[in-house]
Amino acid sequence: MALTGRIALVTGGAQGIGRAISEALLREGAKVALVDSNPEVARECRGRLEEAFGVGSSLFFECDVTDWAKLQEVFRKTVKHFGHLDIAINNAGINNEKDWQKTINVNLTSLIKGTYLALEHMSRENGKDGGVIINVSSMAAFMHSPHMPVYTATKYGVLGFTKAMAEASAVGNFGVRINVLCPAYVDTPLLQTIDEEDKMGRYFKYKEELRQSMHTYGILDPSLIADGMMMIIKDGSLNGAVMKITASKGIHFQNDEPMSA
Ligand SMILES: NC(=O)C1=CN([C@@H]2O[C@H](COP(=O)(O)OP(=O)(O)OC[C@H]3O[C@@H](n4cnc5c(N)ncnc54)[C@H](O)[C@@H]3O)[C@@H](O)[C@H]2O)C=CC1
Ligand SMILES: CCCCCC(=O)/C=C/[C@H]1C=CC(=O)[C@@H]1CCCCCCC(=O)O
Repeated sequence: MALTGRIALVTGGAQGIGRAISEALLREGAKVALVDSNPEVARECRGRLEEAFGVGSSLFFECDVTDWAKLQEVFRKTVKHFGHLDIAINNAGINNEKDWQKTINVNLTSLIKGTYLALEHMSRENGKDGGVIINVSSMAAFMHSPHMPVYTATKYGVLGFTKAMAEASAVGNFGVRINVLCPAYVDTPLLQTIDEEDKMGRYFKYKEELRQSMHTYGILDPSLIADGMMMIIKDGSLNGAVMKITASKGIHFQNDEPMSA
């Protein structure tokens, strides 16, 4: 998919991985709707992006993805403003083992809603022109951590949901490629949560073990994750792909065992 004039929506787009992919998309000539719940972060990001890529290349929506009505409105306003939607990246995510139900609501429930909203505006089922969806899971879906069990559960859920939806899209001829991306540790403010007891809850006492895990496995630059996302967006053959990004192997794919008869 060439990107000039393509329209993308990125949740959690104002910081970290979401900001990295938003900038990469803008550099390639796409237009981006950034959805984020943090007004301060979004304000700083908006200033930088408009300075670099011009006013009008991006839209900013202050929206908590758990607010279903607001998220519906954001998708609707994006399509109304730009005319269509080609790319949706369900990236917003948190790590909060204390308020673990919020973690499920943000990382999994809202991602499911974001996927369905993207299909509403992209799927041939609805007379639209197709597109690509990227859902962000984690290597925690393959190498679970005893220090963040609910975060891990949400990322397992994202992996399974996305693989199933990709197959549904193929069977239903949605015309929408649906893929999942699983990074290892990435150098973003999310990693600071290991030092916050109000986020780690009962697992706060294990923060040194987590820090050791980061040292062992390495910490990736957000730009590498954006590179992986751009590969998925540009390779029209990818549907149901599970992209892993680690320090040891870089960008690579999970090779699924063939389904047993
Ligand atoms: N940083 C890491 O080591 C890894 C992160 N991931 C995943 O990548 C995704 C992005 O994470 P990072 O960029 O690292 O985090 P981050 O915390 O740096 O950025 C996340 C952005 O999402 C926004 N956000 C959070 N909750 C939101 C909500 N309810 N509604 C709207 N926006 C919301 C935040 O305001 C922030 O701008 C998450 O799904 C995370 O689980 C996956 C593997 C590793
Ligand atoms: C601290 C909160 C942010 C968590 C970000 C995240 O998704 C972390 C995932 C890690 C949790 C347990 C793990 O083991 C995950 C990292 C695994 C890295 C695996 C790298 C393997 C390799 O390099 O071959």
